[in-house]
Amino acid sequence: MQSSLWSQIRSILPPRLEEFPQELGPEVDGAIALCMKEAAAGIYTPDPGRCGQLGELMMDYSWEKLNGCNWRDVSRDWRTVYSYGCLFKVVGSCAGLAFNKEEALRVCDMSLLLGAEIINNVIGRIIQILSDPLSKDSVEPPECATVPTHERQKRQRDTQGNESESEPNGEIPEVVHLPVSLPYKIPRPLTPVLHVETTIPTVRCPSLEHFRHNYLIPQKAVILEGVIDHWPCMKKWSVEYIQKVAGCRTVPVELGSRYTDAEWSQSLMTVNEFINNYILDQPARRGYLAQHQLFEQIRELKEDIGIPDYCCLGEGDEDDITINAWFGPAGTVSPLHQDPQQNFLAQIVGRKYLRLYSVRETERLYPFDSSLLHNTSQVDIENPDTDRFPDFAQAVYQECILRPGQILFIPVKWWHYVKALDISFSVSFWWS
Ligand SMILES: O=C(O)CCC(=O)C(=O)O
Ligand SMILES: [Fe+2]
Repeated sequence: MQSSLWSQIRSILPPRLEEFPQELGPEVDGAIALCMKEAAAGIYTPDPGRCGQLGELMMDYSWEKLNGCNWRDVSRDWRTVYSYGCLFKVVGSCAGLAFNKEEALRVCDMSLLLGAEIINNVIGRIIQILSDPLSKDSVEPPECATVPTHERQKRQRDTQGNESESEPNGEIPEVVHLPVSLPYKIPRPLTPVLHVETTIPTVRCPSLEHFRHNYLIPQKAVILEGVIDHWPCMKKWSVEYIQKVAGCRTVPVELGSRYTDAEWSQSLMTVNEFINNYILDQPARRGYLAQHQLFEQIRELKEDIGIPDYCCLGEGDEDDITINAWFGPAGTVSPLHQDPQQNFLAQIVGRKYLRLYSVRETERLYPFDSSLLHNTSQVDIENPDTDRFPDFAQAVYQECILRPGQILFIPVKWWHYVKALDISFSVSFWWS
């Protein structure tokens, strides 16, 4: 038995069986509810090993429910079962001789990605224990906690477009600020040439009032400079650093050139697998750790970023801001789409090309009809089909190459197309 680890985990569980939650919700079958009761009781016996088998059974059974329908229709009750299954599996494994900390972390991440919160974020707290470098049983080098996937991922689980996959434009022999000391193997997209008339303006450290008056109220796009230079990520983040801090954590990765492609899919893998197979290696399919609330999952990374002061101009609380990570190789593409909140897209590593269309141009951008993709344009802006989308050429746009240290303000519902020109890490802040 991993006694020190077990005693730490035991200390964050309810102290007595009577205090352990017993209800799983009305949708859950009686047999699974019994399983839950038996597993919970096991925790309070001298040998909690049996919890592991029961937990695995609960995970397997609820897995079918989680994957049997559209994600948005999955019941919270079954997500709760899945999380209890994960909890029992981890608890049981702590009692076993063949305890594997990476596997326990993987199970915890699965709970955070697919399950529901249970017992006051007990899974997040177990991750902290497992990740504590001072913990006697800890492995090198992992870290800590998560939250569910977002709309882009959920909507894509059930929707596939029908365009074929297209590769980026080619290579340019240009020196870039690479965050890794490895030969650059991934084909680089061409750096677009921007026109003065369409280039998004840049302002340096505007006052809150200046930003509010000139950009927020009139809803105008702008690049802000000098406002995130002091964030630790600006100096610290590199591929090696992300590997060190987050390597063994499980994350969702989008596979395929763009989410409107037929071949597009998603996969869960560790950050190490993602980096080795999709960033450092040259894969047949592009991988993108996109729109993931990584900072809810990995506390150490959250300490490296801040929240742009200008978010206080919104009506919501700081807790209402959705912070997403976007980490991938050169050439990742987010097709032209709009989001329902204001956005500060902060560029930390590498460069990105962005094309923006105001919400007034919506009719010329031909959004998909389906409710799942209504916020996505049917037009491939790098290769527009002028027969199908004749008015697209008249749509007025602005564009920029966003560089490390810059933040782009994308007004609510403004259409944006994003292509990474280098290995890139961006952080978006959706706020209202
Ligand atoms: O960086 C990207 O690929 C897309 C970012 C985006 O769409 C957003 O922040 O809303
Ligand atoms: Fe977006």
